[in-house]
Order: sequence, then structure tokens, then C-alpha cells
Amino acid sequence: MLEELKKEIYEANMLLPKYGLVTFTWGNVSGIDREKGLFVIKPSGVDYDKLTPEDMVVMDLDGNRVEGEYNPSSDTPTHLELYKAFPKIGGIVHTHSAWATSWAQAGRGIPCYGTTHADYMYGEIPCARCLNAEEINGAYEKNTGLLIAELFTDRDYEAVPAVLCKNHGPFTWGKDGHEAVHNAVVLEEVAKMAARCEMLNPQVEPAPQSLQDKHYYRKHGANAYYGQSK
Ligand SMILES: O=C(CO)[C@@H](O)[C@@H](O)COP(=O)(O)O
Repeated sequence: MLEELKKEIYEANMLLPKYGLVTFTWGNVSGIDREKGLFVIKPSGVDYDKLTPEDMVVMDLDGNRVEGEYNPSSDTPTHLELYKAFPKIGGIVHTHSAWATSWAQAGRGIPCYGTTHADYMYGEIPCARCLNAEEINGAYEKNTGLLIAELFTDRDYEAVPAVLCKNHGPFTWGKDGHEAVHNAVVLEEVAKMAARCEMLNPQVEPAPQSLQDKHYYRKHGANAYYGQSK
């Protein structure tokens, strides 16, 4: 079942160690088949150098394992809530990449300090609050997904395909698993640059709005004249 999607999501998962976004097994990629209402995700705790396409776990949108020998990633309920909340996405990534996670642990969104950021994501990359004790002791991973979804009720999840979760780490998404990984790489680079930028100039301000708009909208939206339009 879903052999092609399993291969694609296996390959997307293998990009995480390639791009230095995971240590040990601290991360996962999933991808969804919207027509079938099923998604494929990395199994929990399986080393990347032992992972095969057959190891990918197939889940339904009620959280049932439909196929797979291993348990799905412990982050599966978060992925599931994001698929429900963001109907246009096809892939999700979670990592503990060091720079993005540092911002998350600090509880800070990443301001847009330059055109590298603005070329890919519009405005600040937000940081969701830490869950409270009741939320943590309850359906923790599901509540993480619900909290992210709530944070994006007044934000455009296509224009900002990334979030930081306080005391935890980043999630990114995209039209498929590969685009979600691409956005995770961009997020990590932007997080690194922004942290160094503040170290060099603690008084730094976000880039002028006109510059942010120029760089974002020349690649995205109806008037894009360069790169891919969403
Ligand atoms: O967030 C965490 C741990 O804090 C998890 O994403 C990480 O350990 C990966 O877990 P899985 O191996 O996908 O179950």
C-alpha cells in the first residue's frame, strides 16, 4: 500500500541527516495521500542508517496504524493535527536542529532580519507557547498540533511554513515531504543567521517592510515574476 509515497517519504527522511538537521533519531518526516486519507511517517526510534522504505508506517487520519511493523514516530499525533488544520500541505518535518531549537527553547520567534528569510517566509517565524501541565499530561503530542493550528488561525500557513514550539523545537511543512525538508533547511539557516545577527548588533531591527515585501512577493503569489508561485 502507498509504495511510492513510502519511498518518497523514506528519501525525504534520509535528507535530514544529509543536511545535518538531526542528531541520532531526533526528527521525522511524513507525507500524506489526501485522496486515500492516509499518511506515511518515519517509525519511532529507528536509526537513519538502518531505515528502509518498507519501514515507513502508514497511518489513517483517526490515528490508527494501517500498515507497518514498527510504531510510528512519537510525534505522529502532532503531524495528524497539522494535516487536519492545514488542508493544502502534503508533507511535515520535525527536527531538533540546533539553531532553530535554540530560538524555540528561548521562547522567541525569529524576526525577519534580511532577504534570505524574506525570500522564503513572510515575516516573523512564530514561537508557540509552552503547553501547560494539563496539556502536557494529557494528549501531549495532539495538543502540540492543536496549539500550532490555533497559532495559525490568524496567520497564513503557506506564507510561513514553519513554527517553533517553546521548550521543544521546530516543525515545518510544504506541498510534499521534500518541500517540507527544504523549508526545514531554510529555517535552520535563517535561525543561525538571525542569532549571529543579534550577537553582532543587539539593537538590530527587522528588515524594512518594503524590502521584506519585495523579496517575498517577487517569488510568491499572483504577481510573482521569479521562482515558483503558490
Ligand atoms: O521531540 C522528540 C523528542 O523530544 C522526538 O521528535 C524525537 O525524539 C523523535 O522521536 P521519534 O523517534 O520520531 O519517536
